[in-house]
Amino acid sequence: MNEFLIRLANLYKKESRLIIGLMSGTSLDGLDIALCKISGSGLQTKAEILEFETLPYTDDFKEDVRTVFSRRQTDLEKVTLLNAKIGTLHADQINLFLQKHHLSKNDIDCIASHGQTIYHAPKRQHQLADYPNGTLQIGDADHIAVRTGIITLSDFRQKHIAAGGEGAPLALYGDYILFSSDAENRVLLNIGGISNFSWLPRPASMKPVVCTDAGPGNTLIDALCKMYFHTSYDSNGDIARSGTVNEKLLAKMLEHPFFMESLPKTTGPEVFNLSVIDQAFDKEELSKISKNDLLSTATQFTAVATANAIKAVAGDEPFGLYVSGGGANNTFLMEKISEQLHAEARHMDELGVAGDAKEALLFALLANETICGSALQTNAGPQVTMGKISLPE
Ligand SMILES: Nc1ncnc2c1ncn2[C@@H]1O[C@H](COP(=O)(O)OP(=O)(O)OP(=O)(O)O)[C@@H](O)[C@H]1O
Ligand SMILES: CC(=O)N[C@H]1[C@@H]2OC[C@@H](O2)[C@@H](O)[C@@H]1O[C@H](C)C(=O)O
Repeated sequence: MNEFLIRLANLYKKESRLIIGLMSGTSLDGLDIALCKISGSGLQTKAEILEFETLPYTDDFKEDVRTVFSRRQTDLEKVTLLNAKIGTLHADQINLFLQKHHLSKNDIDCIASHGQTIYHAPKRQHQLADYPNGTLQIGDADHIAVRTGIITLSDFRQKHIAAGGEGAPLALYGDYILFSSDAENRVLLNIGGISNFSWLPRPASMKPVVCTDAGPGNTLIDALCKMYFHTSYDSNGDIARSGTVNEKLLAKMLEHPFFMESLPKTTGPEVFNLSVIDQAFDKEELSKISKNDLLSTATQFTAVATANAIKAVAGDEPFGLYVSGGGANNTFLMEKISEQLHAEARHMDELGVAGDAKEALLFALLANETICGSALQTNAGPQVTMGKISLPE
């Protein structure tokens, strides 16, 4: 019998498992690699991040991926080639990571690979009656398994869709396991390219957990930075802080149909890109707004949209607000979100998990559930095991 099948079948018996979680998000900034030590499963899960790194992508690689990323029309040959190329690149980065940390492939129980989302199309968005929710992550895991010699789980989102979800946000499961608290209601907010949050009411309240995308995270901010300021992001929010919000443009942007949809819901850069600004104001009106004011308005747009979605779920209940993702470093954005919610935005690190590593950890947790044969029991979202399994041989 294939030795990896035997190993896979026995993994659930181990006291703890070493799982490498991989996340490559919508900001396309790099590959997050988290080496996680996980024991137990379900609500008995204990997880620790032993090592974490973000390996930045080269500019050439980013440009290459952008030729297909969130584009309705694209070169299908490029998609096909990138599927294999991203798989091999991620595998090579894991091999380097292992070397650097003096680990061998035999030390690792499995890899949990998110892949690179290149298109996200929930039904609400595509509105084609005969088609289901759809999402596509590439970076084939057979390449990862074969090149690293490690069992690899991947493509977690399809099962979620098959079981009635939109394929996202999957943060629900990990957030619920790790961060539910008897002491306080919690909002776990992640601000990457897109912002999403989990509402975790105190279990004693018996209220349902909710996990949803809120709308834009850094997508518009980053796009404006690239277009007008020759930088890939607004470090600490300094540029936005130097401008003034254009209230009329902001109000128009907030009329976007996504905000009228009921929760939970998902979105992506297919929707939240610079077209949101172009649709809100015509060229002449836009030409009167300074670049700094435009960035300030886009930052406030992110803050208000995110806060509105949280308010819609939390109502008048008090809660602890814990923020992760690259946007947590944008101090101006954090101030604006705190202002909107009348709640202090704390860094997720306060809960003992490095915020930058959270999403990579989430996928390691999903793989751990699948290996242990359990489907997470939350009171929201499909309750299914997720992830396809690739064997090295
Ligand atoms: N010091 C900083 N100041 C301001 N913004 C920052 C800073 N560091 C990172 N960011 C922002 O965070 C973004 C990256 O965030 P992150 O890595 O969480 O996104 P992602 O995982 O790719 O996205 P998603 O969660 O939507 O898939 C950058 O593109 C940038 O906009
Ligand atoms: C389709 C897709 O890749 N969605 C991402 C994206 O990035 C943030 C937000 O949009 C979230 O819904 C999701 O990722 C996180 C990890 C999730 O599934 O929870």
